[in-house]
Amino acid sequence: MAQHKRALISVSNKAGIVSFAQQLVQLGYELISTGGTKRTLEEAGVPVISVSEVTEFPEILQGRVKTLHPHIHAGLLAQKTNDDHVKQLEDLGIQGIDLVVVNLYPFKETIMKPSMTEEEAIENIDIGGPTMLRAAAKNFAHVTVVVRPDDYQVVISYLQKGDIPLAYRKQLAANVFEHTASYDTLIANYFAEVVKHEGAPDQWTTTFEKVQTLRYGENPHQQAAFYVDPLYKGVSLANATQLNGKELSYNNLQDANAALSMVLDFEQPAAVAVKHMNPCGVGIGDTIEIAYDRAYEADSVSIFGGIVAVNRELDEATAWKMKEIFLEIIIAPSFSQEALHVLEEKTNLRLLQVDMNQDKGVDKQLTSVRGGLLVQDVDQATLADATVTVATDRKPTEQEWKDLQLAWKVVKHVKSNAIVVAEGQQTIGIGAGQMNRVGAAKIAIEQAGEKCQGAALASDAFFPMPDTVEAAAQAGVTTIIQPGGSKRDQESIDACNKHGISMVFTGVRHFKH
Ligand SMILES: NC(=O)c1ncn([C@@H]2O[C@H](COP(=O)(O)O)[C@@H](O)[C@H]2O)c1NC=O
Repeated sequence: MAQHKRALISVSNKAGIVSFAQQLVQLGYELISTGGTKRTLEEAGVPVISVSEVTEFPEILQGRVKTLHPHIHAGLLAQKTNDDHVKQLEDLGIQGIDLVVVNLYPFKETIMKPSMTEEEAIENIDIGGPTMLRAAAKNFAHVTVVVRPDDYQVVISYLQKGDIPLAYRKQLAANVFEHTASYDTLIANYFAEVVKHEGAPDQWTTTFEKVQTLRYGENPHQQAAFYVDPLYKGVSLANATQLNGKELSYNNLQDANAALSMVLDFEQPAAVAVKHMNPCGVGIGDTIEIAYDRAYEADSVSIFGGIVAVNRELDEATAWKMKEIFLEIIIAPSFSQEALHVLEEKTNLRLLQVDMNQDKGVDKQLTSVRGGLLVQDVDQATLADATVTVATDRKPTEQEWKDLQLAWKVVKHVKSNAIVVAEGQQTIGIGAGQMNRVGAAKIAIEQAGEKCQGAALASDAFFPMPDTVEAAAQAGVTTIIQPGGSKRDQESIDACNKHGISMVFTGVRHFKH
């Protein structure tokens, strides 16, 4: 007598399962199921038999063992075209399984809950589910395996037409291995966090989930997408609410991330304008309007087409000023109703509301290299971590010290070799990404022009020779901050003393390549 085709269904996410199961029954399938899934199907009037009936073994250990049985796994792994396999199943009275529908215990959702206990996390590590999924996926030539509820309808459509093509079964198997690898990665990362791995792990396992397919990458001929770390709970563009404007592009996301990272470094009201991943103007002040005025004045040419981030609510007065120029994106923790009203008229302008009260830290920075990955701690060093010493005869004045602090905060975010000149709580010149330090200094100084008189200069790394001090002195800079540590530091110190410049060493380098 010909046997019914058999489908095993065991799902935690029960969305769509009743309708899928009903259609399988109409197509002549016999359903077998685990406890909760069976109850759901029975309540909906779908005929189903329990896995325990098939295995003649009860579900035990509070569900830790339900489907882990040779009667299930032989049914999943047998090759239907292999006479030996077929005979062994017959001899042992095991029926083959044709279709497997499994999704896993919600491990990610569990560990994301603020009140989660370790016991809950452990109990949500699915063992039987991945075992079935992997067995069926390995045997895709003979078994169809469905892990994503989104695929139910396509599977039914194929079955209604006759059978499921091998190529699609292979695709479903690929989905499974992708899913179980990602699931295990979350578990591995959870444990790494719990046991606090010291140093670099031997394998870097990571998983990211796609939030957006981008129109293109850095250039129109490059494909791109935006993925996020599903466990990251800190401040991120991934959690931003877009209140206005066109879809974000790859370059927008990079620049917005740079602006956001920078503005988070300031406690006082701050405005940061970014172009091509570098700041072009940064201002701080008692209000966001003053901070923005300063960021704008810092470089009123480069800000055109730029991205501005502020770290306080954006008010109406500042919104009017921002509206006057072409900006790609404005990022703020919130927008007043009036500010929103003003800016919404520019339909293309992206407005991103980002909750800046969450954890500001990002631990690791990943950079791809050909065929590999570089992993490092994010540069989170601040002046509080630095050993600040005055290397010159003269100490910075109180005003100079304020500008030095601003310049030092900004220079960390500028591509190396980087020089930042600041005065009056705003940047006035930024030299970014030059192949020699004095070249970066010359660019910054030239941009600052007359304003260099009495200004502060920050350098992301030490001066290999006194030429930058000489250029700064000629322009009127009166105070400098840099890591120190060059063999020829003394020459730079002597040059400062000669010109009456105060110079501070931090002992901390801020290279950014
Ligand atoms: N232990 C087992 O043998 C086992 N077999 C299937 N599961 C999981 O149990 C869940 C379904 O359970 P229920 O049908 O009781 O609601 C599915 O997410 C499935 O992946 C198991 N649970 C976890 O390991």
